[in-house]
Amino acid sequence: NCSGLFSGADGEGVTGAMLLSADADTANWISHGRTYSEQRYSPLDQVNRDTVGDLGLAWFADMDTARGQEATPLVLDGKLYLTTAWSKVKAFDAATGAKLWEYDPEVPGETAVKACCDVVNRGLATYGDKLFLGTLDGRLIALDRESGAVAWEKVTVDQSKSYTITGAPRVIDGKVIIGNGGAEFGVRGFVAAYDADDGEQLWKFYTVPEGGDPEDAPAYLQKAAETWNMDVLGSSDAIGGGGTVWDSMAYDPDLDLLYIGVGNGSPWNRAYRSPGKDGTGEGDNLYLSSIVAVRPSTGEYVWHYQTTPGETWDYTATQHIMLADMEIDGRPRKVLMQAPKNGFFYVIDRETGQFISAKPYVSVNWATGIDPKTGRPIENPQTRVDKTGKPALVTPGALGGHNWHPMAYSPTENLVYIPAFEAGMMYAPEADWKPDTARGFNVGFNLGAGDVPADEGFRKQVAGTLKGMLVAWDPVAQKPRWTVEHPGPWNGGLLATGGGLVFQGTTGSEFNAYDAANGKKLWSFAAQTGVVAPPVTYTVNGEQYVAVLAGWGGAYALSVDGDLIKRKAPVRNISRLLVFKLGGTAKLPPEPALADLPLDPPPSTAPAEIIAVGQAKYGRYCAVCHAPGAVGSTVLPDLRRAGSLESAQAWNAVVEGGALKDNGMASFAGSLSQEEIEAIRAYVIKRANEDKALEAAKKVARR
Ligand SMILES: O=C(O)c1cc(C(=O)O)c2c(n1)C(=O)C(=O)c1cc(C(=O)O)[nH]c1-2
Ligand SMILES: [Ca+2]
Repeated sequence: NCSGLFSGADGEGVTGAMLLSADADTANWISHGRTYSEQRYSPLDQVNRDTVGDLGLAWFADMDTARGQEATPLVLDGKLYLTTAWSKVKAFDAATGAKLWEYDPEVPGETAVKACCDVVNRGLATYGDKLFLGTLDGRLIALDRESGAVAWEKVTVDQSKSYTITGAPRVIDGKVIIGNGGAEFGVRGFVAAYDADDGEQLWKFYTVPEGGDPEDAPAYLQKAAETWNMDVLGSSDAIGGGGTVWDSMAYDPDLDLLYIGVGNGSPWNRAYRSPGKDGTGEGDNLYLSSIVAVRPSTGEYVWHYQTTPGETWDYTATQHIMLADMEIDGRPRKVLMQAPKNGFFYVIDRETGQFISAKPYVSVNWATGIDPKTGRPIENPQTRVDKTGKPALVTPGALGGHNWHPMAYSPTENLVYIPAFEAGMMYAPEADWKPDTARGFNVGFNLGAGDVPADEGFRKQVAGTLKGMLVAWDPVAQKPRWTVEHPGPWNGGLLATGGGLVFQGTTGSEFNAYDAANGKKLWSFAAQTGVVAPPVTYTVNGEQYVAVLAGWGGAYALSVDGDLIKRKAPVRNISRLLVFKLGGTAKLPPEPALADLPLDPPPSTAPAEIIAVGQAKYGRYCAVCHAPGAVGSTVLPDLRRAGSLESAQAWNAVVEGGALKDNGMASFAGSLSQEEIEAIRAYVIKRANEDKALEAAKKVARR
């Protein structure tokens, strides 16, 4: 029992040395990806291939938010700490589930309209006697780990802009490092470091240049400026460039390099963000969609590798960054691995940033491969929508082939487990695009273009193209060793263990254990809700636990047609921490019935011109949260079933008056006129009637 070594009994709490040796500290889980290498592999093996059949629920805890739950819990000395939707924090006794304390940063409800992809939070960092939390409204907060009391609080972003924080901070040598999101709205991305003791800002690293004259910018940004149209960049609040660092980081202590994953361009459509002489998109736009190595003590640039030069499809490189050492072509290599949204699995030399190899881990049509000499994609010109100006169906779509859901690595199998999926997207460049940084997506594409009509055959066909899978990827051979098919996209993050197991929750509302060697399903638990967060494992008094925060949500759950989601698997949000151990006998309460409100809209009487205005405005302002075509997202209210559809006044009280702002539905006054708000109601009524007719026809056909 080495817990004494790690218990911080000297009064210092969590030290830099403890974070460096987190791998040996199997009892605890003290950093987001368990170790700085972010492998999410625990050597614990009490729960293993032979014993996993006895795994049962030890305890559970219901959460007080019903939105996407994406957090990785931290565990230290028998206590478990987690974050929930709306950036709340809760502490539990890790063995009994007794609640120790909770903290609510009271993020204003209206902040939800600044978040592209649900009001999620992915977790905490710890150091000394503190926990560190990034909040949706852009604050970094230090909490006393024992009591949950606020030690210090710092606003890290310009809160007049649409910056949000959803990612987990990391701590390196007493510096708390955090980025932010907002590249669907117009912000300029950066990552910054703060002193763990008092929150003083120590450095700030911008990922894209500022626009205008770059002369006094640091050298790496001057170099980046050569890859942008610097007259257009920053010319309006909507063209901040993007490049947000909203999720992944990793650290190599030997090389003393911090790796950050950089996001998409803002706006997405490069023709508006960085036009060339002919008005179509031009330039690589560094450091968008790149992995950048930074010196963590100073924030100094060291190297970068750009996965998608001139990105225009929301192809972020913010996906999980994982470090490992392995032999490739007979040579030991220190590699960095990533499966970014663009569908290729990359193996990079993490000392130099040099490209080693890349192969597609899902279906890809935007590029035929990556040129090994240059490390650049060989593009399909038809999908270069910022050049053609024409719509194109592109795979992967804006949610990627893999999103934020963490991967895991097994050093014994030398496999990377990828929570992958397929969901293409129609990118239709928006002519005469005008930004609105106050509300709605600012991406330069018509987001209503891909709406699926109320036609059973069509809907079936589109649903058939959506796929979700667990891919066991061999990073040396650059191909899958095995694949498990799930009911649909958007399955949970992963954990691999020394017991030869891989744990994953699914869109099918299961929490499963698979054999790490061959993908055989060895154990399954009915979770009653879609699970998107990654599991962790730890021990208390020598007994191994596996914990996962269940609760459906995030970008796919909000922004994809709810009927298509439900055709793959019936799914809803029941937010709950589930904790398992061998012989656990706790039981969940019975699953509540899945019941939709009736689909009973008023008759559609508005003229076609009004409905057309409503459709355009809905696509721009409503679809990203309430789903395309108003086909009820699986987390937020289904507008086709809203009582307020009956009354222009009630509808307006919400959309203009902000009656539901505390729930996240901010007022859209200033962005939408009264006439437009009423036109949106007319559009939703029309959509509801179409879908009611479709349901009735399906019932008749079934008889
Ligand atoms: O560009 C950005 O700044 C940004 C931020 C976030 C975020 O912070 O959650 C997401 C994305 N982009 C994004 O593109 C995306 O697919 C996504 C999914 C999710 C999620 O939590 O489900 N967040 C985000
Ligand atoms: Ca994005």
